[in-house]
Amino acid sequence: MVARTVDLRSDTVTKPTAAMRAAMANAEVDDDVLGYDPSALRLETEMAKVTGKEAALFVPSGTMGNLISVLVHCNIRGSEVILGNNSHIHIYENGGISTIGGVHPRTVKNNDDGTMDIDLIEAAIRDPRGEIVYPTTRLICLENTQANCGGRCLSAEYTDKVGELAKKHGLKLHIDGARIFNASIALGVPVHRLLQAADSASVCLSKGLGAPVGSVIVGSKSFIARARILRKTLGGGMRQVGILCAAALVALRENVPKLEDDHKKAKMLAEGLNQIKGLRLNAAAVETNIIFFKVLEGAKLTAEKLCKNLEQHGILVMQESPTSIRVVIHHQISESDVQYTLSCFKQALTGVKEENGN
Ligand SMILES: Cc1ncc(COP(=O)(O)O)c(C=O)c1O
Ligand SMILES: C[C@@H](O)[C@H](N)C(=O)O
Repeated sequence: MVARTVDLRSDTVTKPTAAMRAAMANAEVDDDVLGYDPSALRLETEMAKVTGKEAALFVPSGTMGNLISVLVHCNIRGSEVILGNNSHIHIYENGGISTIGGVHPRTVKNNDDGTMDIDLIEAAIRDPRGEIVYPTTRLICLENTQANCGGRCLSAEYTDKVGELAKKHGLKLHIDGARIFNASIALGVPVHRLLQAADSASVCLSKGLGAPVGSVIVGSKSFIARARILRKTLGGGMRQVGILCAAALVALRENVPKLEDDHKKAKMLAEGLNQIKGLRLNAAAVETNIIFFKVLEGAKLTAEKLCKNLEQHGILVMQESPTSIRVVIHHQISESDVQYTLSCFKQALTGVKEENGN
């Protein structure tokens, strides 16, 4: 039995706070499928306001939020969506847009900073004159922050340029904004400005915001009306969902201000890891709460053995490849946890036990 656990697997691992549990216990609820749950309506109104969109819809997960959004925009089978080769929709959502929606993915390489080159996006747009052989491009998807590139932030200016390109070609723009609040805090730019060019966005409540469950999709009233129907089709219509929305309202109020500290702790951890022989990372590229690093050949332990060693000391991380590991900071990780984590890494890789690794 380990004396202490520091869970760095993801920002999806947070437990509801006492305030969230109290809000859940006292939530005003009604039937949300019938459109009457007051807590869901309150959350959706708040999220529409924060994101600068006409309407919002609570959904059970970010994966369902992205799936519904893509399928509303690409409501004709054989549509094509342009998205990053390292995007969550493309890698971690079971190919749902294809298997369920009949939508064809056309990937463009994600750069290290999370962007896709605008000229490569434009080159990926199908020429309508080739319709006898080509799928029809209907949507471009961005991800902000871009998780698999290390939680990198997309600027409003870049997003605007992609939005202009979409409009030029009669396409829609969806933003997977699972961590859009992290981008907003890191850039010092309001969420609504980062989403201004988007026709829709999916915003996770259950990541850095620390709510136990759920996401919200935002867009025009007509988009959300169609999304609501598709949510029901997919089995995502829930009844007294206000119990979950009440926790999310607490998360919005209490945890957005904590994101800046998450980023500072991530930077602190990254700079500490960068000093440890056998590890390599670009600490300067750590903009938010996600850190990827390499375990170098010749290190005392392989990535797999390092993860196992850390787990024996209560440090939980995510092995991303045979030679790389990801750690994610969230509001339930303290500075003391960061120092303890660094001491465990040092001991595992150098044999030196740090005294201050309390
Ligand atoms: C960038 C991104 N988008 C979407 C999702 C999907 O969210 P969920 O796990 O709630 O389905 C995740 C991870 O959870 C994510 O990291
Ligand atoms: C792995 C992925 O699905 C999840 N969104 C995470 O970042 O932990």
